[in-house]
Amino acid sequence: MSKGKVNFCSNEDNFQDFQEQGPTLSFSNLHYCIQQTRLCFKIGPEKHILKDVSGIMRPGMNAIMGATGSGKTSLLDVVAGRKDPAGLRQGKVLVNGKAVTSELRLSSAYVVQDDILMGTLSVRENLLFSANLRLNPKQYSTMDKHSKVNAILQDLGLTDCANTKIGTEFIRGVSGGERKRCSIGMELITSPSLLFLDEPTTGLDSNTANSLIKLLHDMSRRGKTVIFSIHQPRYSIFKQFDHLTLMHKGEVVYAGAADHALEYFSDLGYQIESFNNPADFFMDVTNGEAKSTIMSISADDSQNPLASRYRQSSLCQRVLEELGRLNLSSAERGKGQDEPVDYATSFLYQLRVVCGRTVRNSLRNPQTSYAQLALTITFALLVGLIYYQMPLSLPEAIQNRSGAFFFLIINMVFANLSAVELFINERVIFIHENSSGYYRTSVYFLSKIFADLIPNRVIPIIVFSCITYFMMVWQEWAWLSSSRQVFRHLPWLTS
Ligand SMILES: Nc1ncnc2c1ncn2[C@@H]1O[C@H](COP(=O)(O)OP(=O)(O)OP(=O)(O)O)[C@@H](O)[C@H]1O
Repeated sequence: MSKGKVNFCSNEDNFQDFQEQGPTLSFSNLHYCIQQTRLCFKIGPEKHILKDVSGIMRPGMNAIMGATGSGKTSLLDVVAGRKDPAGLRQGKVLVNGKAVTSELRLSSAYVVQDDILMGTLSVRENLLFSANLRLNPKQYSTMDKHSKVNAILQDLGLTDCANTKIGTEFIRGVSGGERKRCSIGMELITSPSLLFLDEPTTGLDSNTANSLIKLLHDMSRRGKTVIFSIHQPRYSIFKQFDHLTLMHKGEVVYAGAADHALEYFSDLGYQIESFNNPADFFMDVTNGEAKSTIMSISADDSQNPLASRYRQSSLCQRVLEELGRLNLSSAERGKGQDEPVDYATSFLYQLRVVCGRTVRNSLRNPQTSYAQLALTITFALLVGLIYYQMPLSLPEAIQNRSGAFFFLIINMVFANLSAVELFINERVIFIHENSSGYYRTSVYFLSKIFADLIPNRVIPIIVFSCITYFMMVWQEWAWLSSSRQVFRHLPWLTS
């Protein structure tokens, strides 16, 4: 381990530097279950995703490692308050000894595994969107927001691609590493002291991953509590961790100082081969591929002997004692009230910013609008030709008009069904931004109606109606006008 590094967690005296700055997150006895449902009916038994998970994460680099499906993301989501609380059967999460409320949730930042960014906007525009919505306009002027965005672009090394679009299926945009850094930048806008990241290095090459972790490490040294899940870190990345939580099948098999983990497992009879990466070795231990000289574990063991050993260890006992103290003091302070979320910006301001983004997105991604307009015109011409110049004599007049109405209504209904797709496509972006406190739910839906549904759905229908009407009944209109009958039908015109 690097020499000058602050030894974390197992030795309480050594993290005093951080303790005074960033928050300490503690969680005890977490049991999280998922119940599969189909058409509102429960299917099968509940699935236990987290079983009796406890720990303390202090300012610094807190890594959560484990094989795929071991529960890393679930743990991160539960402690960040992003998981459905209905699934939490038992347990408590505290930040600085206080219950996690909506306010605490919004003052922290969460970077999800899949980068959720608006592809038609540039890196700078995405960051500015976050700044506009998450910084209080009374405290930050437009100039301040621009300077903050510039500072983040600088810090994250994004200055060169600041004006490059993120990219969509149609537009080639920034690289994977730049996308990831932009996602992190979106969250750094509020200068959060508690940062959660779900697998920030996934999909990045080892050098980019290393520089990203270095960046997080630097931030943690400025007093932030960085908590992240990670897969197979290389050694240069692993040695930047302060605290390590190792998960296996939803249980903790080790939680403590990262540089103490090798010693812990060697006490359990596991020996690391020379030149092996400790992170790979821990994976081998949890998967049952590394053999212990004193414990017998097989990969398909239904019990989790490593988790049981951890629970009996002095390391775990110390954590539980400290959690007991924290829980006691939080009980004395009373239950944290989950008050309604206080947004940084007003309803109208949010509506303006979100509508602006929606319009910009539609203008920069006009392919679907063009395709829809072309389809509308073609279908209108076809219907117009079928019912061209409908007769005025009975009974054909009524029969033809009924048929035409059928086609018109069917077209309007089916053309608008695609509006549902709008919400499906942007579902993840909406969930992420809404739960991160960017804007109110009503703002998103109203912005969609004003800036997307009205121009993209209503205008094609008006075009369709005009074409079909004049093709179907133009002669009727001409007859009414020529015989001046129209004035008799509309007496207010002549009055
Ligand atoms: N909503 C859900 N419905 C059903 N099962 C779920 C759900 N969420 C998580 N799980 C299950 O819980 C377990 C843990 O999932 P989780 O995503 O936390 O694992 P992970 O360690 O983050 O995996 P990965 O590294 O592959 O992302 C998995 O077996 C997963 O299938």
